[in-house]
Amino acid sequence: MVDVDTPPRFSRLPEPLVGALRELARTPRLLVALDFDGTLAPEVDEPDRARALPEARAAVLRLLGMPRTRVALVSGRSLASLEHVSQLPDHALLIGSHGIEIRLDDPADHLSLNTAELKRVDLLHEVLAEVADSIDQVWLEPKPAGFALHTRLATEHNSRVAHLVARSEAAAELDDLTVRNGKNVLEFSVRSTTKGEAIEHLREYTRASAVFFAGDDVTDEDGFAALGADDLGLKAGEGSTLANYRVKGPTEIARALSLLADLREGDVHEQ
Ligand SMILES: O=P(O)(O)OC[C@H]1O[C@H](O[C@H]2O[C@H](CO)[C@@H](O)[C@H](O)[C@H]2O)[C@H](O)[C@@H](O)[C@@H]1O
Repeated sequence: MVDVDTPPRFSRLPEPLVGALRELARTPRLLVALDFDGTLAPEVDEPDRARALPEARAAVLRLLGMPRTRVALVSGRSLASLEHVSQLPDHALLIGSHGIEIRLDDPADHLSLNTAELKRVDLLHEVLAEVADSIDQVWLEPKPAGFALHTRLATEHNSRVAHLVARSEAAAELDDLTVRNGKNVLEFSVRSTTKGEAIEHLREYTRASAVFFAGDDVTDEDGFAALGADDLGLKAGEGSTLANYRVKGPTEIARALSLLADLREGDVHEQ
């Protein structure tokens, strides 16, 4: 930890992270890519009610206003849900459904599933709805290319049963499904795109010289795996990770983003 003379935003963040943020802020073209739930927004029981912490939101808005700096949210949520909970201006880049849905600067870019995929989504719905309907406090969140089976409010036993049954029933009816474990959620998709591919796409699109990516969940590991030597990966919370730095949770992520905004502001105004 840094010493008492350090300004408040620098304190309580690990010193190596502060150094890495300082270095990153000097990069010519910065891409700030952020997971939403569990990273910008603390977890809540109703996904629709999740919101970024005020300090995180303020930092994101500052970064969005800076030259040579782009901000992207890279989420497992559907794009519509991500737009609803994040409420960011149009020049924020949004990636939904773990990389399947993309909203860049051209609003004409839309996800279109082919007929075979649409049929698979329908069949998947039949299978998973039956599981959700039969187990207390288990519910389905629809997405364009699949579903999230939520078990947050279910008992541990019911949650385990729901995951097992949903996995096996879905596999019996549909081959080549993408199934992802998340926090109190099991996600099924008819497409296999990952957050890693999304970050690669964003890196190319923004011509970023370095990327900051923060995430908290298992699916964010694909994003961390896509980072290189000049990038910075920041994991929120516990669990094994490929990220090179870790903080406790959304409060510290917000603090790191505020610091990055301060440092970047200084750098872009110096030039
Ligand atoms: O990639 P993310 O932005 O982290 O999205 C992952 C999933 O987030 C949402 O579910 C999670 O957050 C909910 C609200 O805090 C919580 O109730 C749930 O238990 C978590 O799994 C969202 O509903 C999913 O669609 C996202 O894939």
